[in-house]
Amino acid sequence: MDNDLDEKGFNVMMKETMQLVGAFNIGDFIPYLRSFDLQGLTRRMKAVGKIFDDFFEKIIDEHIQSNTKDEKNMDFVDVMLGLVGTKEYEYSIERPTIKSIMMDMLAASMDTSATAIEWTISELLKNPRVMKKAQNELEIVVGIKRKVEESDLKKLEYLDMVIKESLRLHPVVPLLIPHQSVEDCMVEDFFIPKKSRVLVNAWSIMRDPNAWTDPDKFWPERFEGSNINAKGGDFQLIPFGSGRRGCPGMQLGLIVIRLVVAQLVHCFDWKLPNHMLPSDLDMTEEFALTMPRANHLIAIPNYRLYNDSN
Ligand code: HEM
Repeated sequence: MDNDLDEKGFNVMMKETMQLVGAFNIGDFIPYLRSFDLQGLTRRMKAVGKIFDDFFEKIIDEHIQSNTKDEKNMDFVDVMLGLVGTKEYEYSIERPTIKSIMMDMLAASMDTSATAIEWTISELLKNPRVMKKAQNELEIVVGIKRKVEESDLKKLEYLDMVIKESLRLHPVVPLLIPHQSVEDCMVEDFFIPKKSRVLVNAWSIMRDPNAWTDPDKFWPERFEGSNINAKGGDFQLIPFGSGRRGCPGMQLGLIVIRLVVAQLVHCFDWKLPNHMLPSDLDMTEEFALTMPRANHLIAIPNYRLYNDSN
């Protein structure tokens, strides 16, 4: 349940986490100020850390008590618990490892995918022409008598372009995750000393007018006949980062976004509330480690698939 994590609810806690992780912390840059915690960030981080830790402890305890052995009914936590103490891997899996992976699954996987889906639907509502074209493609590929399934995704080329375009304009992790150079190196004319903290501004790269025509325009057709994909090999489109520390959940993330967006636009026609015009839809971003909408999207669905009562 939403309030199992904390009475404030899952979303509020996740937002607080993303803001804290993305905040500019003076102590990171002037280390002797760190212990004073002038901005109160460490205090807030410890409080959030404890809430998540208690929650994960409770989940692990519940799983140990239920002691599921039947493979069919085992969930993610059961599988990880089954690996505790085994010598199957070169590294050992213990309770803190399980808690960290659970945190990854909540923050790195669920929140990111949900943010990307909300931005894509927002862009589709703001651009009714694109929405119609995506719905037409779904009607041709899937029809209106059944729901779209994962196996349909590879045939939905326009949808793929829509999602690439949405990730380009609204990168979920706008500055990626801070990296650190392991050795001295040169990048073009710049000398980067060993142990420098490197921030990659993916947001600005993906709106760079030298790389993109009309960079601020939502225009999925720009990918027509182009080989550019979002998987890290084309540096002008890096919503998942690139290289060894690029996002390991990219494939899962892409499938989830494609499938959920496809189902939402295939099953429903959408309109904005209070006769709002698409051009009036507020697209303000909120900056933290991730970049969600400042205000959640509110839209009204109307079921559009065929059913017997139609
Ligand atoms: C829309 C979905 C997603 C987006 C846009 C996204 C984006 C990113 C980005 C930009 C990074 C940083 C890469 C870098 O700094 O070079 C990252 C890292 C990471 N992502 Fe994702 N991600 C998504 C979904 C997922 C999913 C589904 C999972 C797990 C199942 C996941 C797990 C991770 C992890 C563990 C890291 C840290 C990797 C490391 O530090 O080596 N992500 N993600």
